[in-house]
Amino acid sequence: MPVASDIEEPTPDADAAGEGLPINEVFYSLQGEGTLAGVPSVFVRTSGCNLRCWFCDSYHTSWEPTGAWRDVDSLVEEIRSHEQANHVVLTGGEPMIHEESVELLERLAAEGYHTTVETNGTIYRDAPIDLASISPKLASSTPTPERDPKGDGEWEEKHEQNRIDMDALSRMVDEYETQLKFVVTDESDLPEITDLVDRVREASATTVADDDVLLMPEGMTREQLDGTRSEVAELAMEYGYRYTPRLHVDLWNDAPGT
Ligand SMILES: C[S@@+](CC[C@H](N)C(=O)[O-])C[C@H]1O[C@@H](n2cnc3c(N)ncnc32)[C@H](O)[C@@H]1O
Ligand SMILES: Nc1nc2[nH]cc(C(=O)O)c2c(=O)[nH]1
Ligand code: SF4
Ligand SMILES: [Mg+2]
Repeated sequence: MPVASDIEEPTPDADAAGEGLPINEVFYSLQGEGTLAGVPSVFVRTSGCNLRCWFCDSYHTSWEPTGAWRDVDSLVEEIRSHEQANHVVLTGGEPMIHEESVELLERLAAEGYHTTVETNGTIYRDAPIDLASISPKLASSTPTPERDPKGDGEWEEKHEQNRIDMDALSRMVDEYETQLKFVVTDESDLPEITDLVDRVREASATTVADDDVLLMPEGMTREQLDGTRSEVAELAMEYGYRYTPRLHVDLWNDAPGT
């Protein structure tokens, strides 16, 4: 499984890498996805990713990583300023490419916060995580030349090679309370999902219940979700998996900081 030394991903201003974490945004919202949908939460979005999904709704953390280096103290202080929140969601980009994510999670655990980490499941780190919200990436996420939002498919091979790491994925499932949250583009994704869930079950010592498997419609705007959510809801019923809305998109569309 990848370890920190294998990770040579660009972060914003990689040459000027500073102390702490490259942060794209910090905001207070309702958790929009998964089993905790609706829970008031502070979101900390790191910049930089080891994958490049063509549909990434956080373009400025993956395809064009931007942000500012922030030390953990200042992040904790800003999180505390949202006095109503007991939940913190660490997301990205891919938060697990950054070693300092562990320190942030340790500080938050010490202060009694519930922490969710939104991750693509390719990098395991030992950290106090209350919910590992893993979104393994399917073949339909690969940035082929026709779907590449930026170039001409330069990331296709690397994305395809790195999108599943069964050791990292099964270790995460064994060590943390997890949900497996798949972005579904259409019904052709389902055979790959059932196969992947079977492989995770074989590789891990933990029971993965069908309702820990979540189908989430692809779409970063309400209009795009209008084209996917009904079909994905029907697929969840057909396969016995859980459906998750994208509540934040339903409520606020693609407004920044939501
Ligand atoms: C931007 S990612 C950051 C965390 C991590 N890199 C990951 O992919 O899980 C946050 C969540 O948004 C999902 N996501 C990204 N773009 C999406 C889209 N166009 N439609 C639906 N979900 C999307 C990801 O699968 C993930 O569950
Ligand atoms: N409200 C809201 N809920 C979310 N859950 C996961 C998100 C993410 O981008 O990781 C997200 C997000 O961007 N906004
Ligand atoms: S893994 Fe997550 S952050 Fe990275 S490109 Fe895919 S959706 Fe975006
Ligand atoms: Mg999001």
